[in-house]
Amino acid sequence: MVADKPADSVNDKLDVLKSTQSVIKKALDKLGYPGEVYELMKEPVRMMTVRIPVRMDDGSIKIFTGYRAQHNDAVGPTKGGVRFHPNVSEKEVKALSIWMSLKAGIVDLPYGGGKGGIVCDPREMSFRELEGISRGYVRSISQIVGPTKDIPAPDVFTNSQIMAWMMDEYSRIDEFNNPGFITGKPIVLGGSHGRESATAKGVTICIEEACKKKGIELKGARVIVQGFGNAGSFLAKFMHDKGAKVIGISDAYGALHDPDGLDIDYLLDRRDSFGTVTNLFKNKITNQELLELEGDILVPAAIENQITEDNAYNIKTPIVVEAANGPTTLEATKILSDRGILLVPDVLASAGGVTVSYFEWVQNNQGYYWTEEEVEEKLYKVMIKGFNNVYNTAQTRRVDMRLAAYMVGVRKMAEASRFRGWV
Ligand SMILES: NC(=O)C1=CN([C@@H]2O[C@H](COP(=O)(O)OP(=O)(O)OC[C@H]3O[C@@H](n4cnc5c(N)ncnc54)[C@H](O)[C@@H]3O)[C@@H](O)[C@H]2O)C=CC1
Ligand SMILES: O=C(O)CCC(=O)C(=O)O
Repeated sequence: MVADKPADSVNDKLDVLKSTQSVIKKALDKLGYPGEVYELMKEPVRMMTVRIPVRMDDGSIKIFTGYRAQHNDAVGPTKGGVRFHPNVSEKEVKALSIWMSLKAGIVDLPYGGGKGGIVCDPREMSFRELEGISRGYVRSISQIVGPTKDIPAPDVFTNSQIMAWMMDEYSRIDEFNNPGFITGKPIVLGGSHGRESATAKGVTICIEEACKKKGIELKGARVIVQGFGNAGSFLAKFMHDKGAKVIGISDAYGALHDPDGLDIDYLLDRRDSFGTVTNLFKNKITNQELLELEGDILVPAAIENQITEDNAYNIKTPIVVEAANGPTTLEATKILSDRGILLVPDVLASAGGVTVSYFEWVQNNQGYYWTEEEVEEKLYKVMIKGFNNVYNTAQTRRVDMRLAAYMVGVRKMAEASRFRGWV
């Protein structure tokens, strides 16, 4: 029995749903909510598993598994991205939907959290097959989604083209042109200016604020970014344009390092639509080596469980800002906090994406569209307010930034659930 224990506890530490539940519990306890509020919030209120048949290019039919989780719809419709990735699982989608609820609470949007995913590898699928799986997913979940129920958006390995197919499929089912069904669309289909770069813009604002708190000048600071997709590549560009030195970037196949600063414009020009660029270079380091580089700001912008208790002592930057969802385990969060590293958690740092998605939905609903400057100005105000709320909560309640973010994030949803008489 004793021999089994370490293996279980290792798995538990990487179980994103379990670890999220444990922080939600702590946050609700700190805020004084009774146990039934946690019972409601520890799982999504609705979870749908679907099987999606797709005719492949070779004529065969392949069945894919997909999920849509709706965490809590007390505040308003649920909202969150759809991920296409071979490692998508029911537990991951549930955790991602909880994180969306927390983000909506932190930046005060009239939403609860939702999230979806399909177990597939879009890097190995043709354009035609991708269209088939995207449309099939929408047909399968159409009864529980919609502009006033649950509004999808892009996430890992999905993009504006996939959102366009999904919107078109929903509009056919609904017999109505319905741009507010989904966000992250191409501009010509009702997408918002600034959505594509919104996640990275929000992360940039958090980095600027974190630098002020740590007394670090962003100009000239050494920045390391893991992941070179939507979040990571725009972020590298914004950092470069602000005069920081981006000394490391990575994708799923390796990492590039140059202590004098990488040529970000060149890398952006050469990356493919899945955020892959390191395959063009011979001189590479690993993703683990990248995370342990000497620098000032580290931004994990790829996948979960990258900073764990195995490497947290080796992180050499005074600031870590999580653009990805769930990149740091709870044990690593404690190690980083104890070491005095300022960790800006995912549910705050990456909330710029859903904020501009909300702006897109508002513009679709009113049929009146804003300029990029208007979007940026509004995003800035929302992110600064969210950052200050979380930072001040961490200071006054003497808790780490992650627990503070959860405390800020759960409150509105808990209150709304109580007013509705659910708990
Ligand atoms: N796109 C968005 O608006 C938002 C994204 N996020 C989060 O940001 C993270 C990245 O998402 P996107 O940039 O949208 O995805 P993306 O699909 O555009 O890019 C993903 C990047 O991560 C890399 N990657 C994949 N597996 C990896 C691995 N095992 N090790 C290292 N790198 C790996 C890919 O090569 C690619 O460069 C995810 O955690 C996502 O949930 C959070 C908020 C909003
Ligand atoms: O834009 C959205 O609605 C959701 C973005 C998302 O999936 C995320 O923040 O993780």
